[in-house]
Amino acid sequence: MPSRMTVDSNGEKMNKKNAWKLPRIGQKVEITIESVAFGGSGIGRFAGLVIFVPFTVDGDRVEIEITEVRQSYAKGRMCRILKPSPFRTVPECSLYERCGGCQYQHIAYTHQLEIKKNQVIDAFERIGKHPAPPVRDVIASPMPYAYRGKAEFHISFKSGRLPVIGYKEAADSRIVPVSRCAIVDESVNRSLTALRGKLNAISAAGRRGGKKEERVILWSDTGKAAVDPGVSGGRGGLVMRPVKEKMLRAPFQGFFQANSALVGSMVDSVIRACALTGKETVLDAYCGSGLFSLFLASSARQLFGVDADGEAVHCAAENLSKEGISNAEFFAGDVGEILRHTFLKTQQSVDIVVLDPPRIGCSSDVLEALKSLGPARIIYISCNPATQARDVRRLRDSGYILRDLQPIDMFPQTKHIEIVGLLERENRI
Ligand SMILES: C[S@@+](CC[C@H](N)C(=O)[O-])C[C@H]1O[C@@H](n2cnc3c(N)ncnc32)[C@H](O)[C@@H]1O
Repeated sequence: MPSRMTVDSNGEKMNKKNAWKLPRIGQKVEITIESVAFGGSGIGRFAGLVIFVPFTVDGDRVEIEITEVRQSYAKGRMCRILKPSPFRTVPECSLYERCGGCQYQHIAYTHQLEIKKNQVIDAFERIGKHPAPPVRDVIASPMPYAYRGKAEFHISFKSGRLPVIGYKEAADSRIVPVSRCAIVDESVNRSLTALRGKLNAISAAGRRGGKKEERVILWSDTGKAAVDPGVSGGRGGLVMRPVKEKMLRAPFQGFFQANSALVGSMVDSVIRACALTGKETVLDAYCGSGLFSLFLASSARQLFGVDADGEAVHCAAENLSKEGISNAEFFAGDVGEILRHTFLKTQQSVDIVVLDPPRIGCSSDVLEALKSLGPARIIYISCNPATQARDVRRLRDSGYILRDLQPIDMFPQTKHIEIVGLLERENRI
């Protein structure tokens, strides 16, 4: 008796008996993209298996080649678009799909925002186990291109050749030569041209010794670099960054929020979530150069800041004292250790914690210490919804309610998304 034929969600004809059969590497198949996963790849299905395909978007009908097969999913490379999604647009950059910097230039900007909102909802439902998480619409970047105030380029030196300056390729770790980047401020592109000229001149004169590969940070000149440490950006240099009519100093090699056009809105979201009345003690954990501290301290009774980067902490203290703020104290060190050895040991009470950890999120000891500290509110800022959802789940288990998630599109054209989350301690309600 012939086995029954069936049709999968994409209209693929498949033999029920063989439906479990995994596709082969190198096999070409046609699929329809249903959504875009966090990380940037489009998701389609073939024979019931989820397939991730970079540089596609929901609504695309594409021919793909299978590049990797696992038990529960496969990966593919797009060969051709059979029917384009209505959400497709023309990328601005000629290096798009080759350069590893951007993943969404082929997607209309308003749809990028919808995709990112859905990714935050998905992360909090799946990883955070939060039914119907309170996710707001994404705050758009006023500039979908030319928004980055800082970029890090790679330089490779090979004897007898001109140096190559660019970003890493999407597919491997080779450097794609970049002459102009569409997402950085134009002044960064001008600095890139100047840097290339400088390096070519050094190379023509016969560069001796030195590393084969280097990284260089270029900042936009909106804030005018106070000290330019030169091509390699030696430690000790400072950069000045304007935010909401104030000027902050930050270490040249250190962290500063990348989207110059949106950083003010991000600070406003944090101010709103803190809702300070002037009576609170605030802890700005992972404070960097004191961006949030600067705008919160004057509305708080007292503010403490903690960061592992000693140079950033030094900048934070200077940024606040320059504004005449005297109710702030900063600590250089690991957040978990300082919470345990300084705050919990001395029974220093804290009403509000602003938590802005790196992409990996908070360690268990930080979450444990927060449970003991018991602030009434935690404002958790993150550029990674997966680790944020994981940590928020633990905070909810410790008695916090997730009140609000405000995504902010600090990184248009890329897979990244920033989120300001607000949690309140349950017994306050
Ligand atoms: C995402 S940045 C946030 C900086 C700051 N809130 C801002 O908006 O400019 C994360 C910061 O965490 C700091 N950091 C990373 N790991 C740390 C740790 N274990 N303890 C303290 N600070 C840490 C980094 O130095 C960096 O300044």
